[in-house]
Amino acid sequence: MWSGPAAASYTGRRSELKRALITGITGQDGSYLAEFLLGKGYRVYGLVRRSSAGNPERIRHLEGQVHLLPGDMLDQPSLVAALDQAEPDEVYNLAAQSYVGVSWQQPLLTAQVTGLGVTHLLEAIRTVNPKIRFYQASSSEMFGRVREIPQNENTPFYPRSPYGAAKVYAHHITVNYRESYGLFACCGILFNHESPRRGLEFVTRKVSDGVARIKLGLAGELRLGNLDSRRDWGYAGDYVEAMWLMLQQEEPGDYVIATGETHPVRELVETAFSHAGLDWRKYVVVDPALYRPAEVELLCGDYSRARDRLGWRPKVTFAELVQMMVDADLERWEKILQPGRPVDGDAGAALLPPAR
Ligand SMILES: Nc1nc2c(ncn2[C@@H]2O[C@H](COP(=O)(O)OP(=O)(O)O[C@H]3O[C@H](CO)[C@@H](O)[C@H](O)[C@@H]3O)[C@@H](O)[C@H]2O)c(=O)[nH]1
Repeated sequence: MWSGPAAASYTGRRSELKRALITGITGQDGSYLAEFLLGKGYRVYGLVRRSSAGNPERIRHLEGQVHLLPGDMLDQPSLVAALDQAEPDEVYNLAAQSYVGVSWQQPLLTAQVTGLGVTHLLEAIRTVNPKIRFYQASSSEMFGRVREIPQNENTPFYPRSPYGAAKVYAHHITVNYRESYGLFACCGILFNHESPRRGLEFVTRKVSDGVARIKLGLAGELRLGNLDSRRDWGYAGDYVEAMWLMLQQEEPGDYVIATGETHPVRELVETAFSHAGLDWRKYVVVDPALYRPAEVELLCGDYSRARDRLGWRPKVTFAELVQMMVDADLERWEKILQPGRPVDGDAGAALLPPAR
């Protein structure tokens, strides 16, 4: 196991702790990473868009511990200002339009934020302080139509969505800035990673939330798309440690972070329903409208480079992950249903057509 600095690591600054800036801090990964870095003694800054400032649920419990700065991946001056203010040693870019299904509906926004936004940030780092260590959230969606199983850092990319294409651009531009300017820039090619903090639109959380609502009599069915696609699902809490480890190495590099197991969506569904004592066949409706225009059929990651060089390995198993998510959603709905508490439905989302 790699033994990096266990607790707070000091920089050249007088009596100051290491500092990190996280973009996308209000998302699932941002919230886990912020907790992780605080635990290591970092001073943690988060870049927040005006619109997500109104959605701080995942980091509400860290209020007073993380320092939020206004900014937007599309607005380079705001990135420069955030870097000037935070003076980070490390920047973790977790900001993105991260929902694959939506990327067909908003292909240009996805390209701008998920793709070009990374160049804005790299340019800002290059001009403000090229010594900053940079982590880019690359994605297994870049592999797309895979021709090799499992996929590793040398597997060719063949993206199957506007999101995947934007991530390929972001990955290559990060590698290019490392090679052109000598930036300490790393790409973590993360396979699907989930948790009770996952957004409700992603399939794991849609399923765990659906199971909880059916179990508690709040819903009678769950509509899903393609049950045959296979994913390599890990626990987000495990994966943020790998992000940090990448930036503690002597040399920058790119790493696949995965579990090495692949499961069909159907197995996810079966596992989640049976954990709640339900037969999924009675409740799941396959809706062709939820199929994607192009699908990534199979993802399975080979994380041996991360294991050998970073000493990283996943801890939570697939079954433990699914059970953790179902239990968390059952608990959440039971709390919501307590007498006297209004049900906090998402009225805005209900007006939109179902997401695929
Ligand atoms: N979201 C969703 N997916 C469904 C549904 N029914 C079937 N699926 C299938 O479930 C699979 C997983 O979909 P998502 O959970 O939306 O995740 P993703 O497309 O694999 O993308 C996630 O993982 C990437 C890493 O590989 C991330 O980069 C990306 O941001 C996202 O987190 C896809 O094959 C999708 O077609 C449904 O109702 N909703």
